Amino acid sequence: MSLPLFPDEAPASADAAARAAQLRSSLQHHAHRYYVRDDPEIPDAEYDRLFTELRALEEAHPGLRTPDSPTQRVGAAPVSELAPVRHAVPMLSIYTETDTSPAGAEAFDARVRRELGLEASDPPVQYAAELKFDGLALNLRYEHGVLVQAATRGDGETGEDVTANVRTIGQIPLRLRGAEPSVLEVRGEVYMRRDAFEALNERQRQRGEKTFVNPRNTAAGALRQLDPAITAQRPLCFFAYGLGEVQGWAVPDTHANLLDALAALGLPVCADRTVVDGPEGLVAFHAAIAARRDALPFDIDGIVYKVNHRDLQQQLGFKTREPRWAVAHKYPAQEQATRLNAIDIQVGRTGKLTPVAKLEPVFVGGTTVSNATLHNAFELRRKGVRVGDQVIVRRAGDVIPEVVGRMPGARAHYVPNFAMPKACPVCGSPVERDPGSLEHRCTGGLVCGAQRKQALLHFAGRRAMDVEGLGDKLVDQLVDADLVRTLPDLYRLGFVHWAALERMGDKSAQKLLANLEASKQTTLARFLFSLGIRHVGETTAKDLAKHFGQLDALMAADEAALLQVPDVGPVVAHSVHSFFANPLNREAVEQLRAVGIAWPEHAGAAAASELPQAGKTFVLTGTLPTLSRDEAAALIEAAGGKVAGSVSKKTHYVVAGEAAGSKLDKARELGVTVLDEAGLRALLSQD
Ligand SMILES: NC(=O)c1ccc[n+]([C@@H]2O[C@H](COP(=O)([O-])OP(=O)(O)OC[C@H]3O[C@@H](n4cnc5c(N)ncnc54)[C@H](O)[C@@H]3O)[C@@H](O)[C@H]2O)c1
Ligand SMILES: [Zn+2]
Repeated sequence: MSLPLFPDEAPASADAAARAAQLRSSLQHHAHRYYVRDDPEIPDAEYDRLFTELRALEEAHPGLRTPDSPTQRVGAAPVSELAPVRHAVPMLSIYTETDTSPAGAEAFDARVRRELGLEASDPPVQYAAELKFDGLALNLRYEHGVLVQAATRGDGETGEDVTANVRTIGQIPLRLRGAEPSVLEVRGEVYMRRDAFEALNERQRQRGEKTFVNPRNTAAGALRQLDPAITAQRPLCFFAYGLGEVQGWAVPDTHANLLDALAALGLPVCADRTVVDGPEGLVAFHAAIAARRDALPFDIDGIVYKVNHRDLQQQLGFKTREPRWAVAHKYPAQEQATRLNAIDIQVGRTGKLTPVAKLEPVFVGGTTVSNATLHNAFELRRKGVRVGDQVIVRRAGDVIPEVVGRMPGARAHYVPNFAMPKACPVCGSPVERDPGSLEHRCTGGLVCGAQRKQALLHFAGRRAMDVEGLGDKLVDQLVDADLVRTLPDLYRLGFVHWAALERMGDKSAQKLLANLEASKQTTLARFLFSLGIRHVGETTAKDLAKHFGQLDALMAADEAALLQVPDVGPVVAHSVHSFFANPLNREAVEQLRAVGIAWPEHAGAAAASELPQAGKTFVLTGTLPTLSRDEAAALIEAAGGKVAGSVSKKTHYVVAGEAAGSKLDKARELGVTVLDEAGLRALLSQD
């Protein structure tokens, strides 16, 4: 242990020394994960708690302070393959005000006034306030107006050369507008907008690939790539907020004027900023931005207050790690750690099953969160999250809170991996997953309470049963009041029920009843479409109706029989089959028929499979003596056969007439039976 710096200071207890050492080593580990690997293991709020504890410990016992303490240093020395850049003017951090209440601004003002030696009677100090963007610091070096180098902050003394990557960021000018100072270093923050981040993660999710934790680390990772082509694929943005080395340029007298000047040079500067006199204005700005924080298109973690006048800034000067004239006044963190108590399944309007984390309530992003999405079973597994774990919850903007990972540390006991249920927790129908899809869904479309509103709206739609006047508002009321549980219930409601609904007069109730009555006369295709069977759109419904002709025949079909329908592939066949295999769905269909829904039925093309030439393929070539090509084709089709355009191994017969060409040669080559017109007639007259 080092000797106390101040002889009259009480020596720190062994406990305090051990704790300080522990905090230092833990903070060093996490700083490396965060600054060097862009892959933190713990939320910032957790890091800040450890940091604040160490800072307080060192303030109480200055003897515990070591030069390599994280409280004395900025960031971390880069160890990447990017070339090192020595900063002409060090890139510092900002002191974070521990008091997150509005009083934080007053504490800063009091400190500034004290350090400037101001009396209570002196006028208020002027401050510039701006957003604290949650990205990473960047130094842009312009020489004679041209961007010559871009560097990260690194440990403040030495950063990394990211010039090639920065050139791909459209917002950063390669040449300044209207000025060519010999050296102008502009400092600012590189960040990723929230919508771009969400879109990137959604793409990763669709592909079943690892998702990114937050925009800040994604931006940092993207900027520090060795291959600028990768950076170019990540939409990065930039806001300027300060200066590094300057030669040959008159630095404006206030911070606010500096920002205006940077904007005039063509650099992006955030419009949300203000200049105020005294701490009250800072408090008001902090509150006004807090109210808009969720609506901003990018993450911020607080507000930065800066003494506005440059001469006062110079008078205040710097500490080891930060200027004395600026402070960060933070907002509640957007990521927090908490315990995962259970995993529930939520069934959405479209039948999608989403695992939802039931959390020990935690204050994050400004509200108390006790539920957060885990997206899907695959993502859950990849994140390695299990019940009982300490997990990291993120809530930023209007995006629903999500679990982004688990905290480091081993589990005390074995906990099994979460498994998706086999039956829907709402209706008990089987749960399925389409091949190639990452989503589990409930197959009980018609009978699933969670999907009821969606199913009703679809059923009543213009292209389905076409029940005029049955829209969103009515469906909400019907389902919320539990008047309609299944589709047939819709036809069982009487005048009194309809007339009692909100915004329904007697007249409209009568009209709706008449519309329901009229909807009963329909076609099989419309009826099939209205059932909302997954993957059965209007066209497929028509194909199915045409092929089977009768609903009973369709309901009895197995997947092989369904595959016979033109344009029906395995996914549709499977979906139709499992829909009708569900007894609850069959029951609903029976009841719909029982309330009087009807359509004309016919024998259906499927009946053709009983015909003698079913499954046989014919190719016609040349001119037949008496039959035209169409007549011959009609005869073949009437017998259940199919006419194809070209000869292949799958062709059963080639019917050849006068002047038959290459098709006949091909038939001989493949050994396909060749018939003349007489042979065809003889074949078709058999049965
Ligand atoms: N999760 C982890 O494991 C972990 C590890 C290390 C650090 N961290 C986080 O990183 C931060 C550490 O502090 P720090 O010193 O690196 O940065 P900081 O965020 O506390 O403050 C300094 C930085 O603020 C930025 N900034 C944004 N807007 C600004 C503006 N308008 N004016 C001036 N500067 C502005 C600059 O990049 C500057 O470098 C904390 O939030 C901490 O939680 C997290
Ligand atoms: Zn269900």
